[in-house]
Parts: sequence; C-alpha cells; structure tokens
Amino acid sequence: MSPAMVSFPPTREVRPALAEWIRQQRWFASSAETPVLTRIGMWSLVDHRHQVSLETHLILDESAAEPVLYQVPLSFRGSSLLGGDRALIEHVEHDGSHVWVYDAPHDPAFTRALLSLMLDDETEPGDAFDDTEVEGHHALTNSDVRVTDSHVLRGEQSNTSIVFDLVHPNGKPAPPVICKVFRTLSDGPNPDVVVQSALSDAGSRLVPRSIGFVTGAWNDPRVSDTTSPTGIGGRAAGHLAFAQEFIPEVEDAWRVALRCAETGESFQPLATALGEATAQVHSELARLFPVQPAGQAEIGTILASMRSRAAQAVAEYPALESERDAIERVFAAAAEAEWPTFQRIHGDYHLGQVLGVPGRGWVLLDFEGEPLRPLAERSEPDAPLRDVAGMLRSFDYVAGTLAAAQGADAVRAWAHEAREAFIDGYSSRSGIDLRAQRVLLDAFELDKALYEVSYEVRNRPDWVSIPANAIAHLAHRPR
Ligand SMILES: Nc1ncnc2c1ncn2[C@@H]1O[C@H](COP(=O)(O)OP(=O)(O)O)[C@@H](O)[C@H]1O
Ligand SMILES: O=P(O)(O)O[C@H]1O[C@H](CO)[C@@H](O[C@H]2O[C@H](CO)[C@@H](O)[C@H](O)[C@H]2O)[C@H](O)[C@H]1O
Repeated sequence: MSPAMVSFPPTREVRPALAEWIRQQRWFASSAETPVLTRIGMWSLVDHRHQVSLETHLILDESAAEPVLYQVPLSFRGSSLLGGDRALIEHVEHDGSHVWVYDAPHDPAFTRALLSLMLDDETEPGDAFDDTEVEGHHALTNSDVRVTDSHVLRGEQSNTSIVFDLVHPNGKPAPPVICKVFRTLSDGPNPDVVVQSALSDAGSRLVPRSIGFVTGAWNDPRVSDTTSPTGIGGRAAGHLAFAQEFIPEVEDAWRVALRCAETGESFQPLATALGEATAQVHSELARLFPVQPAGQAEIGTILASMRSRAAQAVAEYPALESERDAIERVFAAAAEAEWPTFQRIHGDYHLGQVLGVPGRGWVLLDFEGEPLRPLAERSEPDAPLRDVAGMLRSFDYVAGTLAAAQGADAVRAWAHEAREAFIDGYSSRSGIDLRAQRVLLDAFELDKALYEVSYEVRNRPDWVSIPANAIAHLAHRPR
C-alpha cells in the first residue's frame, strides 16, 4: 500500500457515521429508528493511481423481520476529494492520519475502476477476512473506450446509477453508458441483468444495449448451509452491478403522459404504441425464455401472493379493512377464470420504466421486478397480464396526481382514453383480446394497487390515497 492509501481495519462493526448515513438513504428500506447493521462482506477495486482505497461493504440490516443486505461502495482518501463535499460520509483522524470517507459512486477513482472491472473481464479473489469474490463480464459490445467523466443520476431510485462519458482511443466521443449499482443483494441472478441482456443480445431495440455486469459471491447468514451444524451461513451469489447504453436527453413516459394530461395534448397514439411495444417485448421474452402452462399449483401460488399482499396492505393502511371482503371476491373470481400461459415478464412495469426515444420509439428499462417482492419469486415465469395491469395503474397515477389541479372528471377521462388505447395497441400486436380477460386483469390491477399502498406508506405517505382510491373502485366494479 502506498503511503497515501488509507482505510480502516476490517471489522464486523459499522462505524456510527456510516450507520447514520445509511439510515438516511432513499434505498434504505427499513423504517426503524435504529438500523441493526453488521458488515458481512467486502470487495475491493484497484485504483490504478494507487491513491484511493475502494471498498464495497456488504452490510446486513436486521432491524426488520426480514434481514436486508445492502451494497455500500466507499472510497477512503488521505485528502479531500475536490467537489466531493455532498458525498462525504465521514472525515476522521485515524492512527495519526486523516481519512475522508466518500459515497464511492461519486468518486471518479471508483467509477473508473468499476467500469474497467466489467470491460476488462477482471476478477478480484475473496480475501481471508470474509471471502467475498467479484468478477466483471462484458457483453457483446466493443469495449475499447476511456472514461472522461462520470456522475450519479439524481432522482427517486431504488438503486444507484452512474452515467459515464466515454471516448474511443482516437479521442472521438463514444456512446455514453449507465451503470446501476444494486443497493440490495439477494442470492440468485438478478432479472434486471438476465432479462434485459437476453433481449439486447438477441438484437432487440426495445431495450438499451447491454454493456456488462458484475457478479459476486459472499457468505450470507440468510442462506442455509447444509454442511454447517447450525444450518445457517451458506454461500450466496448474484449480480452486483449492470452497465448498459445510456440514452441521453430523453423523457420517460411518465413525464410525457403528465405533460399531455396537463396540456390536453392527446396521449392516445403514444399509448397505442406503448401497448404495441409491450406486446412485442412479451413475445420476444416468450421466445427467449421457457414458457409454462398455468397449472393449478402456479395459479395457487399467485393467488396466495395476492392474498398475502392484501393482508400486508391492510396491516400497513388500516383504512382498507372495510374492503377486505370485496377484495377477496375479486381474487375468488380470478381463481375460477381461465389463465393464459406463464412466461418471463417485466415485473414492475409503469410509465417511469419506459423512455420515449425520438426515431426509435418506446424503450423499456428496469426488468428487476418489484423491489418489495423476494428475488427468487421475481425470476419465475409469470402472467403477462401483470405488466398490462402495472401500466394501467400508471395511467391512474397520472390522473391521481393531477386530480386536484385539473378536476377529477377531466383526468378520469384522460386515464380512460389512455387505458383503452394501450389495450388496443397490446391486443392488436399480440392477437390477445385483453378485454376477454377482464376478471383476471381486475385481479392483477387490484393486486398492483395493494402493492402500491405498501410502497407509498413506506416511501411517499402523501401519495397513498391514489392506490387506496383505486382499490375502492376496483373492488366494487360491476363485473
Ligand atoms: N439506459 C438508460 N438510458 C437513459 N436513462 C436511463 C437508462 N437507464 C435508466 N435511466 C434513468 O434512470 C432512472 C432509474 O433507472 P431504473 O433502472 O428504473 O433504476 P432503479 O432500479 O434504481 O429504479 C430511469 O427512470 C431513467 O430515467
Ligand atoms: O421504479 P422502481 O423500480 O423504483 O419502482 C418503485 O417506485 C415507483 C415510483 O417511483 C412505483 O411506481 C408507482 O408510482 C409511479 C408514479 O411515481 C406510478 O407511475 C406507478 O404506476 C406506481 O406503481 C413502483 O410501484 C415501485 O415498485
């Protein structure tokens, strides 16, 4: 280690300043006043200028019933990072030297090393302390580029995304790249990487091109270990980061839809095209991944999950108690319906997950699935109606957001028009008559609205009335 390299000794404890910082982050899921944090793993990157220690800590929070593992990239510097004040987590004197600790996605030493790990297919073996291994992989793209700048994307996100400006070796600008660092880790492949990369590698223009990804393996107390006497503390493996083509200066469909609803511009043709793009992606996914008939066991699993989400939503938002029976009637009707074939889907589909790209059309993002759903469940074949329902809920969110300013009737009419156009577009491209699947679609819409109640209670309590009003409507809709 050169004299300029600083860090702290590897311990299980999480320093108080870091714990407090973690508690304040958007991606930190627990609402507990005091997180219960333990460091269970750590992987390093090499700063080629040998000045910065780059450590990504794997930190388990046990403050909620289900422990959550967070990925926390940190950079340790012996002098302050120019322009890095807002990313500073801690500045202390340690063993006679000063240490500045930063949220590493804001530190160019980290971002460059992270991209190199992927583009150069590097491997970092696990160390003796906690044996976390990490490996970079590049996708089917030309990787001969150099980073000129990077910045963290701002906004309400579950993960942390870094945008890279790049040049070719001859100095000419190369297309920019966005790398998402997953903030929560679970054992198993992340559908965001697997599904989007499969579509991209098959040549689809309906998703951004995949550039590369990072995989890792770590010891995880949440994973069972059949060889250990206690049965806990097995080995976990999964995706840690995902890099893809960055499509700059475009709006997502949420912004486009909001603007149309506010100004009275028609969203109808765009909603039709969105329905068509959705059907196209579903058809490509059915070709690329296994499909399975909806058997009684699979249907039972989905209905059980819907009922458990309803119970969760009522527990978190007791005003829903009076709707319990009506909600159950919708699920009971779905149990009797005919279910279409299961396949891989988007999983958390809404207007914010789609970019409007001039000359290319709608481009779908973020195939990670719902962040509140266990990872293993998100990789199972599922009903494409779940995505259709997600998008229909999103039109209702546009209406709900604007109701106070525009009047409830006007925005309801806007959402109805968008909904019909989306269904028409989807049905015409897929050949599936969605209107004939009304009973099932109602159940998936209701299920999504119940998920949204939990999501809003935890993240945006001021918005909870949007899904709560929808539940009251969907549960009593004549059918
Ligand atoms: N390939 C991309 N090109 C342009 N913008 C992107 C791209 N990927 C993500 N974004 C932007 O980043 C936001 C968050 O990305 P997303 O994949 O939804 O992350 P998260 O999992 O953190 O929610 C998107 O809403 C979009 O605005
Ligand atoms: O984009 P994420 O994967 O983080 O998804 C989560 O956050 C979304 C909000 O940002 C949330 O979406 C809900 O709010 C949207 C408006 O902000 C609306 O368009 C969606 O229809 C609604 O579900 C999503 O549910 C959550 O998983």
